[in-house]
Amino acid sequence: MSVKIGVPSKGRLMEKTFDWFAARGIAMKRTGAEREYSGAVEGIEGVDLVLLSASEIPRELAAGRIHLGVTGTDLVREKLGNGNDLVDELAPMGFGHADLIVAVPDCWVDVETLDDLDAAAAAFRADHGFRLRIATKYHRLVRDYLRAHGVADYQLVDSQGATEGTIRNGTAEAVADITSTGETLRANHLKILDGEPVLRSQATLFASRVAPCDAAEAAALAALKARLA
Ligand SMILES: Nc1ncnc2c1ncn2[C@@H]1O[C@H](COP(=O)(O)OP(=O)(O)OP(=O)(O)O)[C@@H](O)[C@H]1O
Ligand SMILES: O=P(O)(O)OC[C@H]1O[C@H](OP(=O)(O)OP(=O)(O)O)[C@H](O)[C@@H]1O
Repeated sequence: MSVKIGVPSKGRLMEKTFDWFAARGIAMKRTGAEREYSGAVEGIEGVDLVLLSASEIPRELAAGRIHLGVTGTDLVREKLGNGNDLVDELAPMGFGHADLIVAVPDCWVDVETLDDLDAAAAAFRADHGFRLRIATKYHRLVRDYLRAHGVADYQLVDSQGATEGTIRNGTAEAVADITSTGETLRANHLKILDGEPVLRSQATLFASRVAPCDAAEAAALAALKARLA
């Protein structure tokens, strides 16, 4: 059998991942038809490419169905938890940088910090009879962060995309999402709360601690790790 390496199947992370491996003498490419999710690895023996959604790579690593995987640290920490014992971080890859932040409407002039948000959330509940809604797909990370900063009177509402639009749509009062250039926040008249972000993320090469390895796979994995060191 072969070592399986999971790589994002499209977009910014896929191209930069291919470039990162190419710079280390390992050629990855998509094969087959344009929309076909098949790929190949050249330049090293016994390694198979598995093209996956970036958000599914943590689960595949944790299930031991892939030996290595490239995805954002945000997705691994959200899906597997901080300090989990299912994966090792082998190498930060220097791209895919994004901060997970909490943002509120620009026009909330009295809300600049998490303490302000806590006060606004208590006032919101008293006024409206329900808790201030924060839209996010990062439930675990945002809940832990807000708890650690003493923000209590809120509820998370799930948003799997176009999160910055939820306020205009009337389904949330605040958002917690990834930002890199800040353009999406600006375009939607949102401001980031002061202080450290929930998380600073970048694309990272992870290794599964639980993927079974026969002798051939162990040798291929050792050769691959040596090449990447
Ligand atoms: N604007 C951005 N700039 C840089 N990195 C980003 C940005 N948005 C998301 N990312 C990062 O890209 C990674 C993949 O996120 P994304 O949400 O696009 O994946 P996904 O939901 O798995 O995509 P799909 O399921 O459509 O394949 C995450 O680690 C995230 O931090
Ligand atoms: O700070 P910026 O450079 O503007 O990037 C931030 C945006 O990028 C991501 O969305 P994506 O493009 O993946 O679409 P999505 O909203 O459907 O997840 C993220 O969820 C933000 O919406």
